Amino acid sequence: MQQYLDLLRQVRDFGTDRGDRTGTGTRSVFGHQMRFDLSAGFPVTTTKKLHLKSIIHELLWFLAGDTNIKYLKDNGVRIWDEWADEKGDLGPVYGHQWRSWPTPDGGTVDQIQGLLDQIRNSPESRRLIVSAWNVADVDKMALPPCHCLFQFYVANGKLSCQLYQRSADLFLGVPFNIASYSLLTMMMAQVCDLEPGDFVHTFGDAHLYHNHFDQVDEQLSRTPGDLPHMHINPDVKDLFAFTFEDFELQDYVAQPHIPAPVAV
Ligand SMILES: Nc1nc(=O)c2c([nH]1)NC[C@@H]1CN(c3ccc(C(=O)N[C@@H](CCC(=O)O)C(=O)O)cc3)CN21
Ligand SMILES: O=c1ccn([C@H]2C[C@H](O)[C@@H](COP(=O)(O)O)O2)c(=O)[nH]1
Repeated sequence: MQQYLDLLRQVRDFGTDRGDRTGTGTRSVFGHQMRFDLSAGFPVTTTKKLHLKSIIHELLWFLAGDTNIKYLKDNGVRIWDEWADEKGDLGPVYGHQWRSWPTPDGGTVDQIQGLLDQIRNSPESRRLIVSAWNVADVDKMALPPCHCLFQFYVANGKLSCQLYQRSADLFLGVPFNIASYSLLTMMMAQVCDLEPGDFVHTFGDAHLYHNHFDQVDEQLSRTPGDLPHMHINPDVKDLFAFTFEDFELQDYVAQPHIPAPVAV
């Protein structure tokens, strides 16, 4: 995770201060890329304990096409609470666009099923793309997608994934995003009989909120340890059949959690 720590340091030391929608204030850079070799261990921060349970449940919730926070709440995950309406709805966010992107004729497109079919039948395709950025729906969403487009690539029996993230809360959101897309790549690889390759993380506005600076200083003062290993139940061959119990993060030795306020 040295790439991640280097990015925190770079933005802290050389970023530009800007106002932002939430009124908190940020320091940012525009445009950056990181690459994680998924065979080198599972990319989670060892300099701050991550709540992997929230990350796994959120990913399963996206894949189920769900956009109401009830499932998350039932599983003790609170990360979307601030954005939901009184019924728990978030509007047509990630799950909706991934699994049932609306078409002009009243139908829907299941982009994830389409992606699985393409990876299996046409692995050299350069069109292995999922987009959550539905221009016609953006104004109906509680929050327009931050991780808005991703593409897969198959070579030498390995599956790689690149994400374009338009807006990135480096201290709170990004460790979640790295772990989530790394896990998605591993799950996709398993059900397509491929090995996991790289997760490439490309950023637009990569920012540190001004009220996260002390936490960043604390994290950067710590020495990183070895990456843990993600064990996935090898019997699952259907992407939509994974459950929380199918994942086990082994040998995760992390320094204590560092709490930080989320900008709403
Ligand atoms: N400002 C902001 N940052 C984000 O990262 C973010 C949003 N807004 N809005 C929508 C989603 C929700 N996501 C979130 C929201 C909160 C945490 C958070 O508070 N994380 C805590 C622990 C929370 C837990 O798992 O219980 C952390 O310390 O990582 C993380 C991601 C990512 N997104
Ligand atoms: O997965 C996510 C979701 C959200 N974020 C962050 C990035 C920004 O700090 C806010 C979104 O605010 P906008 O004004 O819509 O850009 O949420 C993230 O890092 N990762």
